[in-house]
Amino acid sequence: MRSMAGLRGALIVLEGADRAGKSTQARLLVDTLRERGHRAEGLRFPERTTEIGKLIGSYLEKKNNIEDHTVHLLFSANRWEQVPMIKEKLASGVTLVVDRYAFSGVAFTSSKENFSLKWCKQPDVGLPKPDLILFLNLSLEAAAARGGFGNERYETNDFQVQVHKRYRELMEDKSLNWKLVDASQSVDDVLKVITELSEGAIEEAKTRTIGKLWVEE
Ligand SMILES: Nc1ncnc2c1ncn2[C@@H]1O[C@H](COP(=O)(O)OP(=O)(O)OP(=O)(O)O)[C@@H](O)[C@H]1O
Ligand SMILES: Cc1cn([C@H]2C[C@H](O)[C@@H](COP(=O)(O)O)O2)c(=O)[nH]c1=O
Repeated sequence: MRSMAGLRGALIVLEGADRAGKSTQARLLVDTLRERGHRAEGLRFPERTTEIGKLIGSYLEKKNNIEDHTVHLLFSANRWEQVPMIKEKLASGVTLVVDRYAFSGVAFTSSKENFSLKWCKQPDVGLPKPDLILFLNLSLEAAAARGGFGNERYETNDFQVQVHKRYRELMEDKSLNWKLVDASQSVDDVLKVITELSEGAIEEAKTRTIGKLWVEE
């Protein structure tokens, strides 16, 4: 996809286990990039306001139960429904900072029994490929010290241990631009690191077309 002005924005994703600081950093990164003159906007998944997103929201709040394969496909559909908007924004030169993406989908579902990484990736194959994936790395102990888990589904120690392992496997994919960030630093120090990495990705994105996730180029 070529941008209308010839210069597209970058797709920057924040990933990591619960309490790693993704939402805090996503918000601050958008503000900082704007202060530095970039056009930047935030986005988060699940996007709980759409019809599909409302179903997912109730599921996470344990107000309904949805069969495991089905909910995995709903999380993916919740991303696909935003793809026209994502492509439009990137093409018009806006950088998108995304709080969770397909990697959360795969890491969380494949932490359930009898779900392979391969099966979990399939519904998201072909999504816009991120220019940069910032993995906020924090131990479970440090995450617990930030207030512990809430009451949503998946917020248990054993499940999060499994999620960490799955992320590690996903990060072995060298066709993606993963950057491991030490999330145990202060909010300001993490922000400094990710701002620098993001500005690099924004520069590189200007000269490249957007790729397709998990599709060989
Ligand atoms: N670098 C940091 N040092 C200390 N506390 C932090 C840091 N970053 C975020 N926090 C605090 O940790 C808590 C979780 O932060 P945040 O909601 O940004 O994480 P998250 O990764 O989006 O979490 P979740 O995935 O569970 O929604 C908040 O109380 C936040 O203020
Ligand atoms: C995108 C996505 C998310 N999840 C899980 C991960 C978290 O437990 C929740 C979202 O919580 P947040 O506080 O709103 O970040 O949903 C998932 O299982 N599959 C996905 O695709």
